[in-house]
Amino acid sequence: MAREDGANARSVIDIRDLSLTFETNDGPVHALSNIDLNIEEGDFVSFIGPSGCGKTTLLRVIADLEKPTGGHISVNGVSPEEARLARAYGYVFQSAALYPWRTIANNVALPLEIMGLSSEERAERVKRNMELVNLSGFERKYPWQLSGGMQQRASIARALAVEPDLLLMDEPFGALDEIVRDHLNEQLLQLWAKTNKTVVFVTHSIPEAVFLSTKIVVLFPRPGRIYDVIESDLPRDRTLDIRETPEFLKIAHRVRDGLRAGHSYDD
Ligand SMILES: Nc1ncnc2c1ncn2[C@@H]1O[C@H](COP(=O)(O)OP(=O)(O)OP(=O)(O)O)[C@@H](O)[C@H]1O
Repeated sequence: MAREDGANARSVIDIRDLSLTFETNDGPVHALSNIDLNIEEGDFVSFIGPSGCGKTTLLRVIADLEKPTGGHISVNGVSPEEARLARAYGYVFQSAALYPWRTIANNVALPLEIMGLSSEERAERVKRNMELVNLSGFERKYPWQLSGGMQQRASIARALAVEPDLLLMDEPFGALDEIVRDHLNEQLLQLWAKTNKTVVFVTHSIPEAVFLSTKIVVLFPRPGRIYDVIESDLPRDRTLDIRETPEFLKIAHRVRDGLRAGHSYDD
């Protein structure tokens, strides 16, 4: 696809007719069916949809944490397994999952130790990525000494420390209160603008999806499939005020319509 600057964006994730069926004791669960999706370099893509529509499963397929049972997927032009082995992505979970006996700096450094980087390089990357998430000065604290929002920023720094071009985030702010979430959303957008990463983000929140994304993928359950893909025409450079504009509300309305269509009130 052509970009505003005339350059051709590189496809980072290419998914065609992908399906995934879990075999369970109660019979097959069709978690994903007929998924077609292209994510380009620098995109910020959100997956939104009712519980059980396959958002997490799709993210886990991209990360090679689940294998599809049909169709095709490539990440950076190679299989998800090759991309994982090349450390192509950082993964952020809903809970910060920091080790309580390690300081924040040592939590951020953990993947770098596993990669076998020298202590100088580890220290340099920890410093740089803690700065990026505005946590400088908290290097020697332990996770329990930080607020939930700060812990989540530390887990983002840990994901960024391996220097991936792709960030996969599974409801990273879902457990936080709304004011903290708003603040982290703004910080995440600034970080995205600064680093030009490609981000794939799972959320249940319509305002969060619309505020953050260049592309919003609305999913439907049973079987999990794509109902709508919304290309956002909001400017990339946004502040929270944009949520009051008619353009924002129009996109939010379209997302809500999609969610209503896929919702079962028996759940
Ligand atoms: N390992 C598994 N074995 C069997 N079924 C699974 C497994 N993982 C997920 N599922 C099922 O696949 C479907 C999609 O699950 P998934 O967690 O991807 O949905 P989701 O949209 O992320 O839901 P939520 O918003 O509640 O996190 C659900 O029906 C779920 O029960």
